[in-house]
Amino acid sequence: MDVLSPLISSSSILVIGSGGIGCELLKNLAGSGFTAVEVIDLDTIDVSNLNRQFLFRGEHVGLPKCEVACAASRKISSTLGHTSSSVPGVGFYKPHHGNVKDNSRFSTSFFKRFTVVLNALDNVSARRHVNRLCLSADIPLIEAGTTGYLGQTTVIAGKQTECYECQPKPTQKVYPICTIRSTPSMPVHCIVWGKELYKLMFGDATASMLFEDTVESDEPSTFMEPVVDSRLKPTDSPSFDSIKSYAVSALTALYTTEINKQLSMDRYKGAAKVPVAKDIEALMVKAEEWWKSNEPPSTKDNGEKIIWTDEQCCHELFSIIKEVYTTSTSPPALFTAATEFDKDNHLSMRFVTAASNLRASIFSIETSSFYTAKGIAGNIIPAIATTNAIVAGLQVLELFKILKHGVSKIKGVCKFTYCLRDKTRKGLFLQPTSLVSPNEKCYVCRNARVVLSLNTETTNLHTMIDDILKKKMSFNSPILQIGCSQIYEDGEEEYEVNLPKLLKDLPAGGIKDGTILTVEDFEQDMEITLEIVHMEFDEEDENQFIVGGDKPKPKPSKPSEKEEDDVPGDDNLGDSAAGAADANDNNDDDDIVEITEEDNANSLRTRKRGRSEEDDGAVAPKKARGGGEDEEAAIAID
Ligand SMILES: Nc1ncnc2c1ncn2[C@@H]1O[C@H](COP(=O)(O)OP(=O)(O)OP(=O)(O)O)[C@@H](O)[C@H]1O
Ligand SMILES: [Zn+2]
Repeated sequence: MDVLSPLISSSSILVIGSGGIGCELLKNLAGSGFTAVEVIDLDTIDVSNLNRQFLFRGEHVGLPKCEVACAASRKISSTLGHTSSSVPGVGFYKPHHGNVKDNSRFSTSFFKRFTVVLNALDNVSARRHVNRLCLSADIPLIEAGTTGYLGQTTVIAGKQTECYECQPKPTQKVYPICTIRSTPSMPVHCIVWGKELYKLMFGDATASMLFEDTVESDEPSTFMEPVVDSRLKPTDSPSFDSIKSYAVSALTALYTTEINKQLSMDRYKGAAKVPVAKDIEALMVKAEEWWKSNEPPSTKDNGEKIIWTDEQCCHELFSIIKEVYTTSTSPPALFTAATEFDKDNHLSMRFVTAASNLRASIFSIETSSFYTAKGIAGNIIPAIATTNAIVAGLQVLELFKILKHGVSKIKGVCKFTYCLRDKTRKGLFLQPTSLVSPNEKCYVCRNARVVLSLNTETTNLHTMIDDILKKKMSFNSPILQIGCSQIYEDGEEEYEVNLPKLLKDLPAGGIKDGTILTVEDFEQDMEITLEIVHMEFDEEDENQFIVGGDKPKPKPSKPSEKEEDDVPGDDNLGDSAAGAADANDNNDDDDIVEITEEDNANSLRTRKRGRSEEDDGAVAPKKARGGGEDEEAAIAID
């Protein structure tokens, strides 16, 4: 520690995220004597954080996490006799309540004030952004993530090691629309449907994948008129009877008429289990009895782990519809994009549990308790405090190595360490492996040219900017140039006229097969070259573009028609591109419905292995990476 003490005093540390890992990390930093520490976090403290984010107490609920975490860290630090920062210009556990992507506050020059950045984040999108800023500021980044019992810690140093985006990220689970809309076979399919129904009933209906344009569609579903067109006006303070009449007709359309229509069309001929429509009126009789006797069924509080009956689901759905139309505050803004499903919003989760269970029961699919449904809907893998503590401890050990040996030695001395659930052959739970060199094909750290394949005749600039450049490639504020002509700059009104245009019709010759584009983002200090390949996709293809990889070979002709009720175990987006990573925040895609992967541990490395639906998203260590398996008996500091 003697060698380290002066190095600790002269170092400035930026911690991003003060949740599960962040609290552990800050406690370690304060206890180790670091004083020049600043913390960014956008969130406020929730009751559910208290079991593991131990710097927070009940009285802190609702306060910004970073402020409370910094105050607690200052207290720990003061027990070691520290009362201020030892590095001029850097705060003494100074909180920054905000989004790390907010460039007006956290630009490259903000990052440059720090010796090392430590990530304690929970999503890929923010991690990518920090990766880019650290590369731009030329500061080492110590990454960490956990998923239940599994965790990983690694160090990223521009030019020496792989960056966070050198390898593609694991794909999200994607479910074909037809599975969700017509042929569910697993609880998750019904839960995804329930989330989409929530949007259709209370949010921006057109954004729901259950939405159909009744004028344009040849054969619209029977529920559009009763569910969407007949939505009540909350401002009219609808009566109990009108709410009931809306609820009965909407639910009847969804659970009776539409199912019977599909049955009459022989849609389920040959299916192992033919769906059986519900009799909503009959189910409502029981619901009404409960209201009249003022004896609600135990669907709340201690009922979270029980499975609701059809009658209870129906009662719940009607109660929620009534609540939505009669309570001005929940949800906040009816019929707008703001009314999004949120697993932590009790009302929307009750809705999804009830709606999905009624549907599951129709298709003879196992029904779920509120608790289980919440887990599936939010794809929650319970956080394990011990794993957070272990990876945060490893992060600080890596930090010590960097301070002791210097940034130039990172690749040689630092490790990528897996925290495992089962012992390795040598009986270890922690498995360190060597850091590997950057992937030469990485467009983020190696500036490699990226091939983008898409249909230039049917895709417009808006889709390219939003779905590809922002969501898929994580640009914050892209500027697009064809040759020397600028055709788009984020936030600049003069380029908005280009947004609805098809790529081929854009100025400067348009974007066509072979066009070379430059994409620049000053906020991330990135500039890449995109090589366009015109490619036609099938309408039902889950993805209408491919980012990265080599130039695609022509598509083989399509095999026999895909079975309608084909259930994919784990579809992927076909993204094998080096340096291309999946956007984990694009769960509003028009064509596909995605369950956002819990992207902590598995976000650091891609594993090519068979996964089943039961997989918890955890990753097993790769046997051979770079120099091969490199199992050590201990995590040494030097
Ligand atoms: N873009 C971002 N900018 C700043 N902070 C972020 C950003 N994205 C995530 N965070 C923060 O990273 C922390 C991650 O911590 P953690 O995984 O424990 O999340 P949590 O939301 O507290 O827990 P859980 O997801 O289990 O409820 C959170 O406090 C979150 O606010
Ligand atoms: Zn890279």
